[in-house]
Amino acid sequence: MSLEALKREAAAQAVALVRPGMRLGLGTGSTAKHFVDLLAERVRDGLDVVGVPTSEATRAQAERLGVRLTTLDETPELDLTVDGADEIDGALRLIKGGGGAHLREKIVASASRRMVVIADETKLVETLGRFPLPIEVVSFGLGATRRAVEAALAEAGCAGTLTVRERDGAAFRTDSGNLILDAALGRIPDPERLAEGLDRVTGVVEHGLFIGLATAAILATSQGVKVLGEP
Ligand SMILES: O=C[C@H](O)[C@H](O)[C@H](O)COP(=O)(O)O
Repeated sequence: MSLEALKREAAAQAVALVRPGMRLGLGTGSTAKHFVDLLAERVRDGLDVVGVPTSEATRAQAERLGVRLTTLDETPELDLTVDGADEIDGALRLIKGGGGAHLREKIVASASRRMVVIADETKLVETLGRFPLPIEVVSFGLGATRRAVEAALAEAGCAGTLTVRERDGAAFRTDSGNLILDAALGRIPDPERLAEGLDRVTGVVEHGLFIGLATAAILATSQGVKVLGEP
């Protein structure tokens, strides 16, 4: 099975969790895109749900496919968020933000009773950190914020380099207009400690460590679907 087929399989399993009337968080990325596609098929068949998109890309996709949307201002509590991840460990801790959407994704997941992660098997790791950790920062004071982030990394026992994310030769801007520092760390020995340290840095808007948010992960493998937690 191709990676794309595995992602679609995980998405299909998550769509089966959706019940009429649910208020959904709609994730971002190539795996979440399959979920929105498959959800839209059920909506066309008469399923009544409403969704909060976690990015402008997901908003555009959902609108195009006719999935009814709302905001967290109108609907501050959600039943279920389904989203992808860049890495998942056995304790359901995640790295997210490969597409730069982790700020809105974290807000939406935090407003949701359940967060189910969908992914292909390559995303499951023993130790988080092989995927560079995205850290969203405001552009004002970048040099000083960067130094404070470096200190937080060192305090949490992490070593590595920070790179300002670029796209098409220019600094990448998130949907909220901020920059991303990608921290190539190799391994994160204590994700909780690192998350707490980064939370304390003024200038950091949000980092891609999701801890205590995912309630389950649906991982599609070539041997079938593996579920972590309670979907
Ligand atoms: O910012 C992007 C999101 O956190 C994505 O959910 C994450 O990068 C996984 O994306 P994909 O399903 O494309 O691997």
